[in-house]
Amino acid sequence: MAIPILENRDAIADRPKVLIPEKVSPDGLALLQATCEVHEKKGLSPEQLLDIIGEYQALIVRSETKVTAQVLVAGKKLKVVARAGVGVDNVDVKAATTQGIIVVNSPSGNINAAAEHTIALMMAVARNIGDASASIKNGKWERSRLTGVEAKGKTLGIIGLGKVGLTVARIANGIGMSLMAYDPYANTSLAAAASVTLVSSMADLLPASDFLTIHTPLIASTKGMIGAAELATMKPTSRILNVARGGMIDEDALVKALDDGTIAGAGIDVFTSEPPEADSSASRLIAHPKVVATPHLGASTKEAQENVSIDVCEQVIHILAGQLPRSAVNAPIILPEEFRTLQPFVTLVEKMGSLYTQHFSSSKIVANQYRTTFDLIYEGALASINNTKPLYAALVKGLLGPISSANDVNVNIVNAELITKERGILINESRSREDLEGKGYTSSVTLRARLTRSTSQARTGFSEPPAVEQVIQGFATGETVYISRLDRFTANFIPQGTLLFCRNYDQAGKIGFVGSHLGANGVNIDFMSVAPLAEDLLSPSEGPKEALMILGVNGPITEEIVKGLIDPRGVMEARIVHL
Ligand SMILES: NC(=O)C1=CN([C@@H]2O[C@H](COP(=O)(O)OP(=O)(O)OC[C@H]3O[C@@H](n4cnc5c(N)ncnc54)[C@H](O)[C@@H]3O)[C@@H](O)[C@H]2O)C=CC1
Ligand SMILES: O=C(O)C(=O)COP(=O)(O)O
Repeated sequence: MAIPILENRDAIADRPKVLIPEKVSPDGLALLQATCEVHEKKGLSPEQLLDIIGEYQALIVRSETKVTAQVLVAGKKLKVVARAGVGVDNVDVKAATTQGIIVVNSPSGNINAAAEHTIALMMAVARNIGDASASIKNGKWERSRLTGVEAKGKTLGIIGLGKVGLTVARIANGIGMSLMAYDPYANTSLAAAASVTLVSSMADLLPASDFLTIHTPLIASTKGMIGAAELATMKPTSRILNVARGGMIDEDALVKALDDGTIAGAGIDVFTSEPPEADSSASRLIAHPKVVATPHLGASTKEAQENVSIDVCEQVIHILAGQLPRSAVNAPIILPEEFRTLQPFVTLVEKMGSLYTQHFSSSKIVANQYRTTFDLIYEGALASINNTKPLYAALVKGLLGPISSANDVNVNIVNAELITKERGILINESRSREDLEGKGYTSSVTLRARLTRSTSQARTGFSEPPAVEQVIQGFATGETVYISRLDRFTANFIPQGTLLFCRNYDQAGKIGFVGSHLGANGVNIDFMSVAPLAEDLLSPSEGPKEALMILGVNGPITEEIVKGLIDPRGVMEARIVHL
């Protein structure tokens, strides 16, 4: 990436000011110093940060500085907040967007460091390195107490086969481990190339794992994903590693499992409170004799720090020169000049992507058995729009939103294609000149997912699953967007809020059963619509036909409540979707 030259290069007084309140490698800072005034001020209290942030055009942080809404509001001149690393959970990205401040990160500069640290912790736990080092320094010579186990020939279970997870897999493959992973959205070709067997549920992964390692973001679906119930399904000889984020593992449940001997050991780099508060679950875990703990060191190598420093400093220079950065967390998905024509369709396509991921990909058939190709088809007036980049980006954002942290949906017009390549998502865009006359709208969009057998399944030799095609269709009138087809059903609903989808036979009593079950559990129904089978799928045969019931609900709706709907008097399938 060429570095743009800032105007007034020699006018020292006009140089933008950059604040760096944490340890960031000098390699990037040297680039910044050519055009900016760089202030490194470590150890600022939150109050001190608030006091001085108003002077700065750019702020560069790692994981320790909490970039709150208050800081962003006080940062009157701020144009950019740069995170010299991956996770932006310490930055209030929503507030930054509201203030018009761009947030950038370095999505791959420290991946190798995090993966190597995971392997280091795995080996340290397997061979009791922490305990042995402390013991010998205390003058002891305890060879038999400190006998360990080998990694070779053991199964490494990986939750989250993204950038770090895959790098761990490749190294572990070299050590001679068997590799299994659970990640409903993994790139199946990359998994197969790394000799990883993908499984469709955590229940398949946990009992088989001798070592278990977690590499997902911390989001609603991963928070507390390993609790007492999950630990109970693992072997008593198994060992657990976490170099992703604290909060994915229930720290108290892990301490208990280690005490009871139902889990053999753990290697942990990240905690629910950092630095751990006294007498917290994090501090109890760190103190446990079967735990090897490190103070969030995953990214702390000379090389990774050079990479992330150069990466974000280059981006800061670009933004201060008025250009778009390469890894913006909140760059626009749509430019102001396109807003009027495209905005409703950007909303529609993002909702369609999110609906797809939540409605279809949680089903077992999708989880890793298939390779998915998406066709995004623009119909009617939309077919004559030349720049469909925002729609492409909106689809990627929608597909990934439900499996990324709210703060971490890094998709925008700059990086959408790169992300699809990285994730192995195939999207074909096409235009259809189909006449929409008489339909009541001028443009519509169809999302068709074609599922073919994945290579990883081909290698594991499972019987070949049939080809599947899934369809979502929608349109916009004014600012309002509608879904007009969902899979085999002709629908008509606004994709917004918490929706409950129930597949049932179109028979008397079904609606009553669903209504009274939800009512009894304190869930209010805002609206309900019944989607019949699409006309092209109706057969002349007698008997009840399938239908899809769509309910807009509010109130605390849990998986337990949803399961209660599946009943011979109720429905065959029920699923909650948040849009
Ligand atoms: N300890 C440290 O210093 C470091 C920690 N990290 C952390 O490591 C984590 C992973 O980073 P990357 O690999 O770069 O992210 P990534 O986005 O490349 O990969 C995450 C993977 O998790 C999968 N996933 C999402 N929800 C899931 C679920 N419910 N079940 C199973 N899989 C799920 C996604 O499909 C994706 O493949 C992040 O939380 C990051 O902040 C990263 C670098 C350094
Ligand atoms: O990049 C990440 O997500 C990390 O967790 C690294 O954090 P750090 O920059 O070492 O404070």
